[in-house]
Amino acid sequence: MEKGLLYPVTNKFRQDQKLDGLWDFKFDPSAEGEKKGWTTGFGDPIKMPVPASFNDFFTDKDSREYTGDFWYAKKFFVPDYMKDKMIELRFGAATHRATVYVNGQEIRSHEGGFLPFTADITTAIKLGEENIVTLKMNNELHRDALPAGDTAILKNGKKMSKPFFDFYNYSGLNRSVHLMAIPKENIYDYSTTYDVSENQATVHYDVKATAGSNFMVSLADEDGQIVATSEGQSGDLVVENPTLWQVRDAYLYTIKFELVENGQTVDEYSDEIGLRTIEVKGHQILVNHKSVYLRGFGRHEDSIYAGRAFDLNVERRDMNLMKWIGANSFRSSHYPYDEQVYKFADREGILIIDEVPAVGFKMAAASFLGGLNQSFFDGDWVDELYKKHIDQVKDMIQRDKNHPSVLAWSLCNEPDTSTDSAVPYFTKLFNDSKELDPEKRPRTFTLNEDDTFEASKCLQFPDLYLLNRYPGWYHKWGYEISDGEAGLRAELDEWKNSDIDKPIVFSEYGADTEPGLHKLPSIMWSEEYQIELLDMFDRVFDSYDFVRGEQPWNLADFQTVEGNMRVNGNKKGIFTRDRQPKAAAFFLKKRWTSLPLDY
Ligand SMILES: CCC[C@@H]1NC[C@@H](O)[C@H](O)[C@H]1C(=O)O
Repeated sequence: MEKGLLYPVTNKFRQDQKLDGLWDFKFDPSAEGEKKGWTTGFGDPIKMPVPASFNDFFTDKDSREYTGDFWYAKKFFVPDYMKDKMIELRFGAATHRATVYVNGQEIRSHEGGFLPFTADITTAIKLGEENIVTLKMNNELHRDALPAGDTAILKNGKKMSKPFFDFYNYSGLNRSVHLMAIPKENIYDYSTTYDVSENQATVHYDVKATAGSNFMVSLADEDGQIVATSEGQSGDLVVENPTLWQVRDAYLYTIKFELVENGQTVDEYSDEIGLRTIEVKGHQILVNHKSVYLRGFGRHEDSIYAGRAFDLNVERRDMNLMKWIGANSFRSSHYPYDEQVYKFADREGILIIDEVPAVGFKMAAASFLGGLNQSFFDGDWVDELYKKHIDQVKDMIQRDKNHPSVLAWSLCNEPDTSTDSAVPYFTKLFNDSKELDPEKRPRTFTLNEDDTFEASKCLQFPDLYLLNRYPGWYHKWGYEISDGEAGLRAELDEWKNSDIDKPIVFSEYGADTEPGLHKLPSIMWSEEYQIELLDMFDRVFDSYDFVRGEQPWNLADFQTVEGNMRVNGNKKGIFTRDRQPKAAAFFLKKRWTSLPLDY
C-alpha cells in the first residue's frame, strides 16, 4: 500500500512539473536490459509519447502485440534551489509493472497498472545537473495478478497476452509522470466525512503529516470566501447555510491544510471537496438523504492512437456526451481511471462506481479463449492474487476517497461467485476492506450472467447489487428476445420474493451494434436491434421498484483482443469509438431526460 497518493500541486512550498512528451523507448524481449546497462539509458531508442499506450503507434503486428519487458528513459533537470526539498517522481500509471532507476540507481518497483505510485529520488539525483530516469516495465498477464490472464509462448518463441477479460492489453506509461519537489516534512494524506442538513453542514477532517501535528485548516467557498476554520490534526468545519454537492448540480469548496512548526507554515495542501452524504437504505441509494436513480454507463479509458492513455480531450467529450444524454453516473470499468476523470465528475456532479482492476477472475465468455474448467478460486495462484488484490483496493480507496463523485467501490468485475471456494475469498476481501473508507461508502462487485440469484453463493457480501445481464445478446437473442425478457423477469421475481433489502443496479446490458447497419424489421448488429434490446430492459426495469439504476454497456465502442466475435473491438457502445451517436443514443436521451433525478 502506498503511503500517500495526494494529487500533485504547485504552491508556495511545493512544485509539480509534468514530464509528459517524448521519452526514449525500447523493447527488451530477452529481458537483458539491466545486463546491457540500460538503467542509465540505451542507444537506438524509439521516441515514444507519454502518456500513451505504445501498441497502436506501430505498423507491425509483433510490436503492437508485444508482450514482455520494455524500457522507457527520460532526462530531467533538478535546479539547485530545490536542495532543501524532497524530490519525488510520481507515475500515474505504469501498466502493468515497473522498476524505477535514477542515474542507474534502483529506486523501487511497483505492481499494478492502473494506480499511481511515487519514488523518492532525493538521494539519487544530482542538483543543478541533468539526471536520467529509466523504467524497466512489463505487461505480461498472469492468473495471480490484476487484471487476470495468461501469457502464452508461441512456437516462434514470441510471447502473447491471453486476457481473461474483454479489453485490449494496452500497455505503457498510460498516465502522466510528475517531478515533484515538496518539503521534507510534509502533508501526505487527509480524509473527510460529512453531516449535512438544509441549513448546516459539518466537515469532519483528519490530516496526516510526516512530522508535527500542528495544523491550521480552512474552508473557502467558490468565491474564495472563508466559511469555516479549524486547527489540529483532526476536527470539524461547520458551514452555515451550505451549498451542498448535488447530483448533476455540483458545488465545490476548497479545503486548505497548513502544517505549522514554531509558528511558521512549512507545508500547505489544498483540494476541492463537495459537501454531501452517501447512504444505502433499504432499496434506495441516497445522496444528501434524497433517493437517486442511476443512469449512465460502463466505460473504458480507450481511444484511437493512444489506447488506454488518459486524454483530456476525450474526457471532455465523454463528459459532454453524458450530460447531453441525461446520464448522472458511470462505473470506472474495469480499473480506476486517471484522477483527472474524478475531478471532472466532481465538477459535473456525476456519480462514480470506482472499480479496482480485479477482472477476469473467471474466464469471461468474451475472452473467447476457452474457459477454465474449474473455479478460479481453486487455483494455486489465489494467495498471491489476493495480496495484490487487497493492495490495489487499499490504493484505490486511498487515492479516490476524497472525491464527492465517488458513490461506491466495486471490488471485482464478474468474478466466479457460484462455487464454494469463492466464499472464503470474498469473506476475507470484504472483511479486510471494511474500514478503508472513512465515509463507509457501499462496497460491491458485479454479478455475471452465471451468478444469478439462485446460483451465486456470495450475495451476502455486497452493500448493493450490480447485475451484468445479457439476454438478447449472449443468449435468447434475436427473435428469441421475448424468452430473454421472460427469463430476466423470472430472476427479478426471485429477488423480489426474497428477503434481500438492497438496491439493484443493472451495471451491464447491451448488444454489439455496427454503426450504420439498418434493418427493418431489426436484425442483430443493427442499430434498430440495439434499441429493441434497450427498450426490453427498460420495460423490465420499470416493473421493479428495487431496480435503482441502469448503466448499459458501454458508453463507446472500445478495443479488445482479436476474436471471431469481435469486429475490431467491442461494438456495444451507445456511441462509436470516435464518440459519435448511434441511434440508441437518441433513444436513451429521450428516456433519461424525461426521468426526474430522483426517479
Ligand atoms: C457476459 C459478459 C459480458 C462482458 N462483461 C464484461 C465486459 O468487460 C465485456 O466487454 C462484456 C462483453 O462481452 O461485452
